[in-house]
Amino acid sequence: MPITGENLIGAAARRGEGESFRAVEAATGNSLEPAFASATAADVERACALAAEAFDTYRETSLDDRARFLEAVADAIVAIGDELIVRCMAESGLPRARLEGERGRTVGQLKMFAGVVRDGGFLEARVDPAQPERKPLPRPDLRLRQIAVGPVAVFGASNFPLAFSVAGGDTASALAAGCPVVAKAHPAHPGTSELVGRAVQAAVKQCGLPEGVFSLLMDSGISVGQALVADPRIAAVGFTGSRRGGVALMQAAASRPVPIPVYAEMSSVNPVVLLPAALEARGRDIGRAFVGSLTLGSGQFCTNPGLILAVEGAGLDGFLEAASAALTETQAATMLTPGIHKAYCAGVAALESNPAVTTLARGLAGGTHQGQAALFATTAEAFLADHALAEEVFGAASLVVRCPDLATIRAVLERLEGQLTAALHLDEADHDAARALLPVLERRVGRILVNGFGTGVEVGHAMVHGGPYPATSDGRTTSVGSLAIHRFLRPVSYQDLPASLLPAALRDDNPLKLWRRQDGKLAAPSA
Ligand SMILES: NC(=O)C1=CN([C@@H]2O[C@H](COP(=O)(O)OP(=O)(O)OC[C@H]3O[C@@H](n4cnc5c(N)ncnc54)[C@H](OP(=O)(O)O)[C@@H]3O)[C@@H](O)[C@H]2O)C=CC1
Ligand SMILES: O=C(O)CCC(=O)C(=O)O
Repeated sequence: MPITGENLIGAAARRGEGESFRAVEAATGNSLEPAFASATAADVERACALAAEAFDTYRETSLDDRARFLEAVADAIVAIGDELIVRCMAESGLPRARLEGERGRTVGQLKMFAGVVRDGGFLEARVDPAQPERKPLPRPDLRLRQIAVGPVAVFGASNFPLAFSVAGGDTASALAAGCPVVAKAHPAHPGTSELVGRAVQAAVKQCGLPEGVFSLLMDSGISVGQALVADPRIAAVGFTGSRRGGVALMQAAASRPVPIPVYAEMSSVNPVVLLPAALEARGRDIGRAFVGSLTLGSGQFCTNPGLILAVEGAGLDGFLEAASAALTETQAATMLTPGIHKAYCAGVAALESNPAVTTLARGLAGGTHQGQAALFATTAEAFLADHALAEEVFGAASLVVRCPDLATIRAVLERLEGQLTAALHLDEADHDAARALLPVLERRVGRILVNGFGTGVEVGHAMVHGGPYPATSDGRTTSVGSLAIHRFLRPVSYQDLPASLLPAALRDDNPLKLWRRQDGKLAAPSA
């Protein structure tokens, strides 16, 4: 499939008339063919108009048709073949095995949402039948279902060019909910974005859906994204990226005449707590495993373990020795963009020059665009006194905070901002200490895990990839897993509607065979 550099607006492919830009080969910094042209205000207008036009038809597609569409998107992505992987490797600098795995995750995610749609449980159908004889007042007939919120703007993330990008989790969950999507390609991987966008476009056509169900807009700057969020037809936003970008979009969305929700997944340092018995028993093993997680994907995961908390002692010394030894042998790895590499180097330099911070180890030095891993240590006292030490350094850098006792670990956790994940390393003898920390962790994070690290998010029904601000803009949701669909739904009640006007999900004969809450009790569909 040739990459043309065009915007995909409904069924059309149109060359933008905005600023021209090229993808950059991550490993070399060289420009790649072809030239892309940024979308104009008229392109944004057209994509949003088509999305609004498609909305009422698309949101009422049968559950089976919508599920088949999601499966068709998945199949079309697979059908691109190796060209997708090769282009994505060049643009992102990520290795083949990682991207093949990520493609599998993207396709699996679309298929999971197809299953969620077929199941129909997300409609949360409720029926409170009328009670005309009720005293002192009769009860009306009340029925409730969830409907799609409207067209959704999706911002592809730089660090997961497939699973969190054009047809990633935000797009899959929005389409599953019944929302058309207008995606803004990340300029770090425009070619990958176009290939995936064309696959989605082809699936829309193959399934006979209105063309406005999906559009993809290119831009090397922020004007297209700003215009999208401001467009009155856009009803919600999905974003993964920097805190600065996410907060800017939250502000843009809040200052509209009609404000809309922004579901932004932003920064997180993902504290890892090493409890004493576990450290003593296997501190060295944990140290080696930690370096594996820290340096995965050159550390460019929002779930990267950026902060280690432990009580000082022989166990922590063993952990640090093993971690430092492993880190020293770690190859530098290409980072996603020159900008991300520069930000990483600046973050590492700030830690190196902080008098309260010790550099424990550096990985092997690499080329111009490669990130060199780094491990630092500080004291709890210094950490608590300097807010900057709690900030994310995006890349393979982590800070160990030496604590005098468990109470100090708890105090440090209390001071942290909202996080995506927290990990506890524990043995049986640590259970009381862990129990004491759980209430703090529940308040601070979206996912608590034991004897592991947060990198590698499972796409499932019980996953929360979210957390209190600033990990995300709205800690009540998740951007991974089937619960993500709820970001793009809202409840509607139908009071005393004649049977012939009721949506199928709420009719007495329950033609969709849904589990429904009937007068407050969950009821199975009759056979
Ligand atoms: N926590 C996480 O998961 C991640 C964090 N990051 C952090 O983000 C930094 C930069 O990486 P990057 O991926 O470029 O993330 P950004 O947040 O800068 O960009 C993400 C997307 O949002 C757009 N955008 C950014 N700011 C605005 C704005 N004010 N208005 C409208 N659109 C906007 C960008 O457009 P454009 O690029 O065209 O300007 C891009 O499409 C990294 O160094 C890292 O610190 C990055 C990836 C994931
Ligand atoms: O760890 C993962 O699998 C996903 C991480 C993530 O969401 C991100 O880095 O943006």
